[in-house]
Amino acid sequence: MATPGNNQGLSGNGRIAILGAGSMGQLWAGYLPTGTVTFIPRRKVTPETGKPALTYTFRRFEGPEEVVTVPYLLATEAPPSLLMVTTKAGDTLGAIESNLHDLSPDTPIVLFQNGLGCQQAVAERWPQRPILAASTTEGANRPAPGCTVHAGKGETWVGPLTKSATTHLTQVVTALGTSGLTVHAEQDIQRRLWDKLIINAGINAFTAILDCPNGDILADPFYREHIDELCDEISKVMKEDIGKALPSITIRERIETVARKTARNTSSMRSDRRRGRPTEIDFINGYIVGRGHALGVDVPTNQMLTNCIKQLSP
Ligand SMILES: NC(=O)C1=CN([C@@H]2O[C@H](COP(=O)(O)OP(=O)(O)OC[C@H]3O[C@@H](n4cnc5c(N)ncnc54)[C@H](OP(=O)(O)O)[C@@H]3O)[C@@H](O)[C@H]2O)C=CC1
Ligand SMILES: CC(C)(CO)C(=O)C(=O)O
Repeated sequence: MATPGNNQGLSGNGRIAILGAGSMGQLWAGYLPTGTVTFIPRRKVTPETGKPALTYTFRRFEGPEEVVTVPYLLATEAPPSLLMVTTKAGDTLGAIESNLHDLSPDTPIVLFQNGLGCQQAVAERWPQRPILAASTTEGANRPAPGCTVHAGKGETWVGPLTKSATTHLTQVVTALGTSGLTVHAEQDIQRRLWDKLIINAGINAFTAILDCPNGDILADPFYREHIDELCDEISKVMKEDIGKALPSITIRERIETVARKTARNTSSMRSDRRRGRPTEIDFINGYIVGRGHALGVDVPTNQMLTNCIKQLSP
């Protein structure tokens, strides 16, 4: 059971607001100390209108299942000291835009999206604000309405995207660490996001196209036909994009290690496709296509996977 407390490291009231009350948002809210966290609802909530809190059953990675109640941030309340953004990549810019007027200009904003592209868009849109990105290997899902499961134990790295974010890094890591989850400061967050992008670029689209769990792609002829070219494209774009590259053989090894470790998992893209929800393809293989075109690298395999997913999903 989370203990009541305050995030002393943060300025102001020490409260953390989470924008995006989905799997990731509910995972963090379930672990952060009671009384320090609120959800930002899609529509404004006042004491007179709307539901004051979100209640769900939370299954921790270890330990008992518990019922968690997280209040919504009321329109009448003081703004939070830290904003965690756990929307899908495609919703992120719009979601922040709608909520920024209430936020002090020096409140740190931490982006939790997979893939790349949306983090840069947010940092470019608000370059003066302290914007940070998180790359996490924690896994959460919602197998039934009102039930959130911490399905995979991982680690989280947080690093600055804008100049002013640098001075907030330690306090943000400390505040997120009050959850009991493992959180590290990462100066080179771009590289860390690329490392995760590689995994998602090599697994997600294949699982969504083949409609199979992660491990099943490895023996599939479609995967085996395209994986080497895909890794070669990723290696070249990575080199041009951040000046550091992994050999394509290492990229393939990393992809296959994660596919084996998460063999029975349904990837987020397969899950989005099955539920008829927009996928994050534009921020995964689609991001590599965009950077490839901008940097003069041929990316036909990433383009083919992106096109396939766009044909299959809305
Ligand atoms: N789940 C996981 O294990 C992991 C997720 N991630 C990344 O984290 C991000 C979130 O993933 P996940 O939690 O699974 O996704 P979910 O779809 O479960 O959650 C996203 C939430 O954001 C809400 N939302 C969207 N737009 C707004 C808005 N304008 N205002 C308020 N809320 C809004 C959605 O509401 P509604 O449902 O009403 O649309 C939904 O509750 C993704 O980028 C994902 O790649 C990274 C690592 C692991
Ligand atoms: C690592 C992987 C592929 C695990 O399922 C993932 O991050 C996702 O599904 O988006």
